[in-house]
Amino acid sequence: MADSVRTQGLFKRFGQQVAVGGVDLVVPKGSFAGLVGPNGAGKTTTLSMITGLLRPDGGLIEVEGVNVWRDPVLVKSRIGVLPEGLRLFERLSGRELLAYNGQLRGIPRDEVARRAEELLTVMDLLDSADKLVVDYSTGMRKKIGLAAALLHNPAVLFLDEPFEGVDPVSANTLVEVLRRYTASGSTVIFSSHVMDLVERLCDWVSVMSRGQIVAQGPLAEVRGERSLNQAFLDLVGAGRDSGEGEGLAWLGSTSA
Ligand SMILES: Nc1ncnc2c1ncn2[C@@H]1O[C@H](COP(=O)(O)OP(=O)(O)OP(=O)(O)O)[C@@H](O)[C@H]1O
Repeated sequence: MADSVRTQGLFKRFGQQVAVGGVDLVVPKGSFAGLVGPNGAGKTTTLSMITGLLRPDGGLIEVEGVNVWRDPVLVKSRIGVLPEGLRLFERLSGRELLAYNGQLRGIPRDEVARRAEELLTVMDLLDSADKLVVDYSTGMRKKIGLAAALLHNPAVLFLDEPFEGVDPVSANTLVEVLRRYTASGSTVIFSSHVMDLVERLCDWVSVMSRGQIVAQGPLAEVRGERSLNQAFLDLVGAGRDSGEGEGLAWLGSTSA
């Protein structure tokens, strides 16, 4: 199977802090891939570099066989991104936001209107389509952000914490849309802290810790006989304070 995303020796530092220290990330085409790791592991930094938002200090990135930093415009035409801390044009309605995105992508107006209507329906946003995005709830924002990222039918979709703050019903809708999308051969890569969700959805997992990939492959291989949560703890838990050791003796005490 060809790779949809491949990085080699990807490197980024912020001052003295090495955020991504030589990452070889591989995601085969058609995967529903999860990028997991503890806070500060380097997931967002990695995704930002792969999607052309942050210039790497070193290393190679290929998306669908195209070098991201040599041909960023071509790559951006083939990818969809739902970034962390999603910033949207707040003073547009959901429908206007999709129309605007469609025009930016050079899709004919009629086609944009048709796709927007279908996406709004599937995302259960039709009733709120003419409401300003500023008045959307967190879950609605994620859904309209995902609709905007899907509008141009990208080959690869990158999602940074897509389920954070999303209620179970909306999460289910997102999952159904993403499942349909990967079933047609497109690739999804998403970062998450929710191991159950990654275990349920993903067929491929990359585990990051301290700026490195510490495990990567088909879900069944990375997990082995354990739950993904246990595998995660085994892989990244070493050397971390479990919270059961020294310190915090005062916490919960009623005597002081
Ligand atoms: N703009 C920045 N300036 C300075 N340091 C940064 C910057 N962005 C990230 N870092 C540092 O790089 C490291 C990796 O951060 P990153 O946001 O990529 O981690 P993450 O795995 O996405 O974490 P989380 O799960 O908490 O979102 C952290 O130590 C962070 O403090």
